[in-house]
Amino acid sequence: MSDYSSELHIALLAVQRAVILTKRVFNEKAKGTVSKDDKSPVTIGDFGAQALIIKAIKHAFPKDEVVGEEEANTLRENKALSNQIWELVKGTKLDEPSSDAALGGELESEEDMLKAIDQGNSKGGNKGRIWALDPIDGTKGFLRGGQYAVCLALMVDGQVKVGVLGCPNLPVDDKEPLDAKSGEDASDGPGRGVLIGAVEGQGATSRPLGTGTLQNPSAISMRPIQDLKDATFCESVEAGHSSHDDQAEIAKKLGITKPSVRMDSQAKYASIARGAGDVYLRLPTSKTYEEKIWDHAAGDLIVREAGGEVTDVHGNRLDFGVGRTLKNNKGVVAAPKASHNEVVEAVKAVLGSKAS
Ligand SMILES: Nc1ncnc2c1ncn2[C@@H]1O[C@H](COP(=O)(O)O)[C@@H](OP(=O)(O)O)[C@H]1O
Ligand SMILES: [Mg+2]
Repeated sequence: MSDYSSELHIALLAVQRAVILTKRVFNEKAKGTVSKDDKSPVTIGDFGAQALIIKAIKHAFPKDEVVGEEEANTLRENKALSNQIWELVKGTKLDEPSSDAALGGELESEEDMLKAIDQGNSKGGNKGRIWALDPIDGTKGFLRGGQYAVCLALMVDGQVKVGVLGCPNLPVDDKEPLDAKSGEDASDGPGRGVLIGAVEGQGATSRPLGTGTLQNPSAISMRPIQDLKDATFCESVEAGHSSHDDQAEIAKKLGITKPSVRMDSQAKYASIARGAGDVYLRLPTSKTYEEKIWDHAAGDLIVREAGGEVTDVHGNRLDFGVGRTLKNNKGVVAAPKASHNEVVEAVKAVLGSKAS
């Protein structure tokens, strides 16, 4: 039986390398939005980070498939854009040569970069080894200088076995509690950048996000919470991704008085897993939207390995084995194990028939 140590190692390094690129994109103000769709913007960093991570996975585990958020069609139709991304990608490497070599080194050409992006086209499913990749989760947060995450998870036969979240704008300090400002502009703040990882059955860890050899990990766990009325709740910044009104009603039902913490991306999962917050709610805003597996796979395992439970709004575990989306689930409820049931009951009472 695999202990997934080499998968975790490669995933941590690949995410670290991709963050070098996303930070460059941000700092060089090359973050221009690519897609016309204002609701789900895509930046040049999304494409570049996806290429770098898929290159690393295919080098280390050639037979594995990848479900990646992006595809290269737009770039094949827009040579100038493709070239702009290649100029950023080609110089991006870890500053420690043996770590970079473990990821297969640099992509060799612009065409290789496009091919790597397109290798994220797996249909998903419940057979074999499939990685779920979100190169920049929380693109809107990224563009604002707020929270975003580079997210990578390995699923085997539909079960998440390894999860990694690179959160460049979260504090290094696991115990720095969230407050109303945690989701706001935090780019280039001192003491920021954390890399969270988990392997099924082996717990979750955090370490400072570096640029070369991996730094030493510390075990993380959710905060023991005696009474839910003292809980800190996290939710999306975007009301279109999760209903703020329903969330406020649920918080009230549980006696919570603290305002919710709004932040983009799976930084919410990372934050509750290390005890900086307690509960993450994602409440459906439409009957038709299907959550994407790359928005949840890593966070789901990390929270469960840190002593939490993660389900949908009906209390069912998230089913990652049914394709590129979580079509069997609605919304997300993540909370410490001992309180999870109480939160789900409050969610059910408030959503009632709205969640079916
Ligand atoms: N109507 C909707 N409901 C829920 N999630 C949505 C949504 N439209 C887009 N999203 C997803 O929400 C993600 C961001 O989550 P959050 O709100 O927690 O920051 C987006 O990821 P990207 O930023 O990678 O596109 C996108 O996949
Ligand atoms: Mg995403």
